[in-house]
Amino acid sequence: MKLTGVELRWIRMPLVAPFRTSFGTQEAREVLLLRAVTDEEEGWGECVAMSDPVYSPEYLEGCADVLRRFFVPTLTALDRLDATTVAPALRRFHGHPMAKGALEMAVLDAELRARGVPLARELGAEHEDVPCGVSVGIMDSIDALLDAVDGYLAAGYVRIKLKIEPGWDVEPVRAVRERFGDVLLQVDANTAYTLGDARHLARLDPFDLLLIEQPLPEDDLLGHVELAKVLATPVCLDESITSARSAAAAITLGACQIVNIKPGRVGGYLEARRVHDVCAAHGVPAWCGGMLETGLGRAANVALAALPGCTLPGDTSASDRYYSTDITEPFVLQDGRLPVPTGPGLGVRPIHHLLAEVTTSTEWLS
Ligand SMILES: CSCC[C@@H](NC(=O)CCC(=O)O)C(=O)O
Ligand SMILES: [Mg+2]
Repeated sequence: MKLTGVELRWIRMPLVAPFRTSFGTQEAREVLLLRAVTDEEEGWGECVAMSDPVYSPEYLEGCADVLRRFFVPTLTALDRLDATTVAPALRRFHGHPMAKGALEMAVLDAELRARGVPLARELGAEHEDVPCGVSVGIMDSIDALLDAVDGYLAAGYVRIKLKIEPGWDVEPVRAVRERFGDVLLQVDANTAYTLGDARHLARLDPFDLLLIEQPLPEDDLLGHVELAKVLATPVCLDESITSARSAAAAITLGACQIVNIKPGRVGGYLEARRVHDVCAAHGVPAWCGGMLETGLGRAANVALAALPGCTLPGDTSASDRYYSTDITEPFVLQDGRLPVPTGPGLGVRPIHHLLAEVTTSTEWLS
């Protein structure tokens, strides 16, 4: 294929309810979408960077800038490309995995549409639907938390993930355990603790959690190694895992026993597949994480979650977990599961008038 150019499209999606984590509260999701135009097909990519660099160093306008000045011109200068040539072509540029991943995703969608191949098949998915977990934010009260969890369980979610931070950890977990019994339950700290909190975090051990996600800063691998020695609860890494190589290092060091795979964080779906393969080779359970994606990224994440090594329910929630109206056909939970898209490429496309309603600006890059 020949890449003619890329349309950047900024959209703003109001959340159905504020989503609070240890690094802040979101009321709406600003999203940067990419539409890759090639001589054969068009493809869509979703950049999962947040508006501010509070989850990882990337942020929306930084992604737009690096795409505008470096990444898109590098690819449009190529006579031919396909998805597997994107990462090598951009390798001389350090970092920016979310911007790179969004561009690769758009090229991959165009390529697979031209070939008539679903993303799930390209990645090696083995399931036609996937069990879905849900991420539950930090709430103003235990009662509010229990109401939220009750609603998600009633909706069919098979696993509950609670966001935690110092001052909101043991008590919410205890309350959910006491109210809802042996529901599959895990927590996510988004780097909010230090190794000095080890004894406090060990107070979560009696609650039989599936995992504790990213308790320490993303660059503190050795801290996670020491923490994993004193916790009974398995340690799962998210922000620390930036590539297949970093997954291999974290696993080999003993910094994690489970891996949250997020395609945007590792530079795209092809690298996410390699992270999956590293985990499978080490016998380490993996699951697909989420970044509040629209139906475009959600479609791709559900395909990833259908890989054989994704043995734990992912943060692949229904569209209405975050949005009253998605920009694609909504993903609707069926008995706690989502169907893997079967159409070519992502298998979904934005619905024009819905996309127009949330679009705040567009820019053509070539
Ligand atoms: C704004 S929070 C985004 C990162 C967070 N993601 C989730 O909690 C799941 C979000 C989702 O359901 O898409 C994580 O650290 O795992
Ligand atoms: Mg996380």
